[in-house]
Order: sequence, then C-alpha cells, then structure tokens
Amino acid sequence: MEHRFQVDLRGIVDLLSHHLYASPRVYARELLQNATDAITARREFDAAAGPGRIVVEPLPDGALRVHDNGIGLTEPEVHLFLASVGRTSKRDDLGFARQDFLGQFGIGLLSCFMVADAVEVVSRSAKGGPAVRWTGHADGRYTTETDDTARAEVGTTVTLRPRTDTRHWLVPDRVGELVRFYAHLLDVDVELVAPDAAPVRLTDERAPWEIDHPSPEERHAALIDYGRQLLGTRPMDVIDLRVPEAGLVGVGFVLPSASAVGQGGHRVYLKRMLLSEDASKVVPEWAFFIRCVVDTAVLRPTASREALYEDDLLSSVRQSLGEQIRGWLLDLSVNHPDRLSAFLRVHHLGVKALAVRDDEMLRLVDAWLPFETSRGAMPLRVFRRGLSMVRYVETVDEFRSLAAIASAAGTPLVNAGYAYDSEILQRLRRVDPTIQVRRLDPGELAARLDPLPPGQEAAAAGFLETARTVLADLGCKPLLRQFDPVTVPALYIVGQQAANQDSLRRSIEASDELWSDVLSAFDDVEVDHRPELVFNWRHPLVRRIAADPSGPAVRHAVEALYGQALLAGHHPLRAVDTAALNRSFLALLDRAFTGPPNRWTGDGPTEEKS
Ligand SMILES: Nc1ncnc2c1ncn2[C@@H]1O[C@H](COP(=O)(O)OP(=O)(O)OP(=O)(O)O)[C@@H](O)[C@H]1O
Repeated sequence: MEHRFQVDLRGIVDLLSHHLYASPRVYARELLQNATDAITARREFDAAAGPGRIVVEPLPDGALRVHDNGIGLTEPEVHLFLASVGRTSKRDDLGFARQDFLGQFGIGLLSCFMVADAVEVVSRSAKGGPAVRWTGHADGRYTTETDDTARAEVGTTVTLRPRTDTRHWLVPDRVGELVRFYAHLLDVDVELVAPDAAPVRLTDERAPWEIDHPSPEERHAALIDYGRQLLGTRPMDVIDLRVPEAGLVGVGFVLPSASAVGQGGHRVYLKRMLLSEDASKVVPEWAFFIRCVVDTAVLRPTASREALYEDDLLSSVRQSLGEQIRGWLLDLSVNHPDRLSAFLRVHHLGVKALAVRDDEMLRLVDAWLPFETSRGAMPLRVFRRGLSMVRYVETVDEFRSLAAIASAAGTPLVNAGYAYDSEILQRLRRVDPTIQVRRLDPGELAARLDPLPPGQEAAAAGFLETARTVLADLGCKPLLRQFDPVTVPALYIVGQQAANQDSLRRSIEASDELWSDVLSAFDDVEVDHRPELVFNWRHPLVRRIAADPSGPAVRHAVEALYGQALLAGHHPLRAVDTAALNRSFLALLDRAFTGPPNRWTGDGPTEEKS
C-alpha cells in the first residue's frame, strides 16, 4: 500500500527559519529580494509599468512594513506560493531557476519568523482581482481573506510584528543599516521612511567599479579609496575583474600586508544583492593575496544564500579570475618590476608556501623571488644560468660558514635555510627539467678543495701528525688543504656520513641493551667517517704553526683553531669541545704574557709548559 510522508509543519518552519540561516538579520535580505523580484516580474508583465520602488517603513509601535509596487499576488497565487513551503513562482515550466529573479527555493519568507511570530502580506495583483490579505504564523497556521479596501494600488506590503526578544532587529537604525548592507547596489530605489525623520534613499546609483571618472588615474584612485574603506587599510593595488559567461564584474584588491594563506574574505553580490562578505573559493588558492568584490548574475547560491554553490561554473569562474590575476602579476613582472618586488617583499612567505604545491607560483618564485646565494641575492633563474647543478645547504649557519669557501672552490651555493626553501629547490625541475638540484654534502666540499702545492706536503707532515693526536681525543681528524678565502684558518666539516654515524652513535648510547645491539649492527665501524678539521695552508698563521711542529704551543694552537672553527660554523659545542677551547685559550694567553707574576698577588698560577 502506498502512503505519503507526513510533514510536521511547525518542525519544518522551525528548521528552516532558525537553523538554515546564520543570523536573523537575513530577514531584511529576503524581504528586499521578494520585493525586487516582484518589480522585475511586473516589468515583464507590463512593459509600460513605471519605475520600481520599495519603501521600508519601521512603525512607531515596533512593527516593520515593506511596500513594493511589484506584480502583486492574486488570491489563488497566495494559496499556491505563500502557503506552500518550497513552492516558488520563480522557476520556469521545467523547474529551472529563472535568471532574472533573485529567489528560487520558495523558503525565503520563512526567515521572517526568526524576528516575528506573525507575517502579514497584503497584495493586489497586476493581473486583476481583489486585494488579498494573508497572515502566516510560526506554528504553520495561516489565514487568507480578500479585502478590496486593504490596498488600492498594485503591489505588496509585508508587515512583521516582532516578539519582545526580537524588537531590536526592527528599529529604524538597524533596519536602515541592514538594507544598506544587503541592498545598496540594487538598481531599484529603496527608501527608508522612519517616524519623525525625512525619507532616506538607501541604494547607490552605481557600483564603485561602474562609476565613470575623468581619467584612468582618477578611477584607480577612487577604487583604491573604496578598497581602503572595505579593508580598513590602503590596498597595494586594484585589478579589474570580469567573467562575461558568469555575468561577473568587480574588482580585486591586492592586500598590503602578509596574510595567512586562506580562501575566504571575498565580498560577493548576486544580482546586486549581497550574498556574503566572506565568500570563499572565488579565486584559486594561490591568489591568497587578493580580496575580491564582485557582482555575478549567474553563479548559484546555496539555499541559505550565504555562500556560492560549488559547481562547474564556479570552478570555471575561479579559473578565469586566476588568469586575470596571473595577467596582473605578469604585467608587473614585465612593466613594473619594482612593484613586483614590493609585492614579493610583502607576500613572499605565502607565495613560497604555494610554490611548494603550485607550479605557477613556483615559476614566479623561480623568476622573481631573490634567494640568498654565494653569488649574492638573486632569483634562482638568474643563479642557475650556466650551471647544470644547483647545490644548496639547509641551514643558515651552514651557508654562512661554507658559502665563501664553496664559491671559491667553484661550487656556488644557495642558502635554503628559510621556510619552504629546500622544498622549492627540490621542485625546481618542474620548471626546468634540465637542471640537477642537490643538497651540498660538506664532506664532498672537502674533496673539492685544492691539495697542498707539490713538495710542501713533507714540510707539513710533522704538524699533521701532532694535529692527528690532538684531534683524535676530540673525535675529529685533520686535513691540510689550500682554499679561499685566506682569512679562514680552519674549517670544521661534518660530512653527511659523519653526521649519520654521529646520530647513530648517539642513539646507541641512549638506547637500552637490546636496541643498542640492533643499532650497532648498522654502525660501519670499519670506515672512518669522523668530522674533519681542514687547515687552510694559505693562511699565514697555519704555515707558521706548521713550521715548528714540535714546538710547545702547537697542541694549544690546534685546539684553539678547532674551537674557533666550531664557533665560526655555529656547530654545537660538547663539554670536551668547551674544555679544549678554554684550555687552549688560557694557555696561549699565558704564553703571550710571559713576564714575572705581579708582586702584590703572590706567585700566581704556575705556568704549564708542555
Ligand atoms: N513582495 C512579493 N510580491 C509578490 N510575490 C511575493 C512577494 N513575496 C513573496 N512572494 C511570493 O511568494 C513566493 C515565496 O517566497 P519566498 O521568499 O518564500 O521564496 P522565493 O523568493 O520564491 O525563493 P527563495 O527561497 O530563494 O527566496 C515567491 O515565489 C513569490 O511568488
């Protein structure tokens, strides 16, 4: 047997009026929308009808009336459309939403029950018949009566009587504010007629982007000013936006300060009625630095009318707006590189965050964003000219200690020590498949430094031997090379394998017996991966020390150079390192001041001469 669903009307009214919309304020939007649609319908029905007009009239007793001179409703239409939830006069015969109307779902009027227990509609139809009065209640009851004296002219008046807890929504100031908020762009006259106050027109003549100005410069200045009012701060630039297939026009403001990468914050009007001040997904994710203000005739609203419905059309609009914003960036890069630099200075972090995922942003970063390199600050595209391999280091400290040396050794370096840098470098092949990108292994750098000039190795052998003994206690081994800059006497290098071995050994020390046995199996004890202290033969001090390898101060000199190299490379100091540094520092000072002890302080410390 077939049955029909039973609908609890009170439940449905409650659900739609209290849970669909984010705030009771939308009642104003729904009333204005209905009045505007009625005016559109009247123009279609009777081309000779005069201009449309809506009057919003807060009454002294706290009620609110909204009058329009639209098409009105006949008595049968009142039953059909006002009394059936979900029934609308704004769809075509096939049930599709009609382009020329704002409404489409047949539920908007229910929003009035958020601020009123009863809604009264008095209407006279342009199609003829007597005036009719309909009164609906929040519990789902309604009454209808014809009353030809209720209204003389064609059109409709809706009256809301507030509950005690909702009176504040209907006071004149609030009403004026809400009407302007939602409807200031409507191309119908909307007037506020409040008790004891002169009527006020609430709609603007034109949208800011539609206003004619004597020159493009003045238009630009006016739009920037509009952006300042909206954003509360002066936008960096303004871009005209237009997508004819979606009947979309408007502007995009370039934010003047860095913002979190996000997709919201756009102001969207739908057929000139504000849909949302915080619409999302209007532009592609990478265009996070843009805030749009657009009016569209074709995009679909969700039923709450507070967001855009995600469909193919929205996605093609997004793409098209993305093209226009990209065009703006491209124009900056070609014609105004200084403005592009200013833009990147502000938004570099967000641009970099997206370059990790978006090839377009990656291209922009590659071409324009300056990176710190051993050749100076420059975009990667410039840096890699003539190189087949881009080498980078992953920390700022590593860059500071290695850049000059690597560069002198013919290995230019990029500092990828800041947020997103190494990810960007690893993705670089997406924009240039011919390039190799590799993280510099400092161990590999040591291999690229020049050996000593022929014949000098023997002269340095004694020194190397002493250094080997001293450094063995510190878990390090010496190497003698000649490299630039000559001002660096020694370089402490932890190769990738040394770093791996070091962290493995630390884990073994920290783990329990079972694990330490398992981990030990990985420890390649046979191969000596210890960090290296590379002495620079070009440095005069190194050569002077090496000239007398058996001299008493050589051990201290080696420890001191070791400590200095650790400090210069910002390497962490272990307790043994600090001890070596202190020991050598004091011993060398002691040697420098060789006079007799001060007679007032006794004998002083005994000089240790080793
Ligand atoms: N001021 C008015 N003048 C003439 N008809 C009206 C007026 N207000 C409402 N109506 C009629 O009542 C119907 C229902 O209105 P309601 O606001 O609930 O839904 P809608 O406007 O059709 O769609 P939506 O839910 O998208 O707003 C409308 O389709 C229209 O036929």
